[in-house]
Amino acid sequence: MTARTLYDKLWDEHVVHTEEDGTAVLYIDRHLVHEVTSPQAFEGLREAGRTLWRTSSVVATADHNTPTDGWELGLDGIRDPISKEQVVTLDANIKAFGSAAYFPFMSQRQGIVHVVGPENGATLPGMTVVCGDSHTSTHGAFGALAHGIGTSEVEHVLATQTLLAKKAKNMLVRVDGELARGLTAKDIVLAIIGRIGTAGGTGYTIEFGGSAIRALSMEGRMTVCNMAIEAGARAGLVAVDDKTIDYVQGRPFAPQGVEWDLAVAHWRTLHSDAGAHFDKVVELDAAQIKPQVTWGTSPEMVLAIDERVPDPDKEKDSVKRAAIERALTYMGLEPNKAIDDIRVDKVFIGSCTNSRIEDMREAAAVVQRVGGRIAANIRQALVVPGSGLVKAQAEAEGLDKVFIAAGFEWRQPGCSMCLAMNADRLEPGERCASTSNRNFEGRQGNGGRTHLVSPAMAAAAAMAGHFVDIRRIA
Ligand SMILES: CC(C)[C@H](C(=O)O)[C@@H](O)C(=O)O
Ligand code: SF4
Repeated sequence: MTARTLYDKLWDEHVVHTEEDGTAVLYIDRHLVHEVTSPQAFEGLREAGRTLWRTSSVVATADHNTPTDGWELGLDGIRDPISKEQVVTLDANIKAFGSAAYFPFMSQRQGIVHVVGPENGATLPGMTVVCGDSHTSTHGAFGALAHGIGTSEVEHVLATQTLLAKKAKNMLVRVDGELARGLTAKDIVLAIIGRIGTAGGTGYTIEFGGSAIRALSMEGRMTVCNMAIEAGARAGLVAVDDKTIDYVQGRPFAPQGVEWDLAVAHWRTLHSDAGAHFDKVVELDAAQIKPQVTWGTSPEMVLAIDERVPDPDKEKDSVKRAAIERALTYMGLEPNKAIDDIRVDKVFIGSCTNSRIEDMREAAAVVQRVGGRIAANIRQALVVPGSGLVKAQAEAEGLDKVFIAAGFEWRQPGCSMCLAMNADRLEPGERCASTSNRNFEGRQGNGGRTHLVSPAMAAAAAMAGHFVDIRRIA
């Protein structure tokens, strides 16, 4: 048999039918649902008089619109009427159509859908996983074929358990070697995007491999796959190994007993075969990666902490020069400014990229190591765990106390300041060190300025008031 990539295997296992033009009908194992992209899909089902094809595939939660404080007010705490309606509508739809699990607003296991899925074992190796959300790529960390879909596709999957899809090409991003102290998965993925650009992965499914990826925890692998979409690839993948299987074992949705043994035997095959063909291979040396900070309005506008903001006058390509000028103006930055000279107003530690327990630990460790309180120029420093379970675990470890003692706000789970869909946002002109994944204009609030960094770098920026080289602290 010809050698196949992990992506080839996952694809082959789920294709129900392929048309002559290559359009395939793909069977979907897990459908994650949140309140923003599901209302019209359920409405479509209602209008057509349809029910769910397989209720047991649906796992739902509310995350984008939910407030991260004031929970004692209940639904009244959601001030924006459209946000509130989406949360209430999800409740009604899940009640009417059913699901395998629903973690509603304020329930103990509520959280960001991409944190909730894996931690409940709803995301398993070998699955096809979809959600009406571009960061569904996160789940590829488990050796699952996972990608975002649009609202009309959400309806299609709810009704038929299948999706029309065309196979992407195979790309391997291999990161070998050892990271410097204090560096994390976030630095790896930002460095990858800095190298290949936000269109570098367009048309591909990216498998992340190499010793530096192997060395990452499942949390770290999720951080990397989360941002595959920011590199243009709808899906990212990491091969299954012992860490994957250990992480999954014992979670509520994980198989048990004989089924577990059978599943593990299958999961052990979920890696690319030796000699499998990749259409494109990119290699990075982990030892060369430095702490990463984005300076502009696209994730590919990223530099190392010891570099300087670009000077448009040095750019010969007029299109690129214009893009740099525009980004610098929006970001309120002077050309050639040293990255570690950039002062921030707010700090956000959270989002589906970096709100898992390991992220909380890394940030808290930096706060403890530096000691004292957040810098005087920091107007607000938010720590937002990705789920109620992450929050409970962090509190059991006393991390909340570390943050609060230093002047951070310890919030309830949700998407929070990752995007301006709830009360957590930047005011015009405010500058934020953020552990999220997008730094587009207005992403964290109209006129807000986002610098994407790792949790450790964000915590260090909160303590210093400006970006600092985490290697000096770690
Ligand atoms: C609201 C949702 C559709 C969107 C996405 O698809 O990613 C959001 O989660 C984001 O991160 O921009
Ligand atoms: S945390 Fe941010 S990136 Fe993730 S799903 Fe929510 S809004 Fe999208």
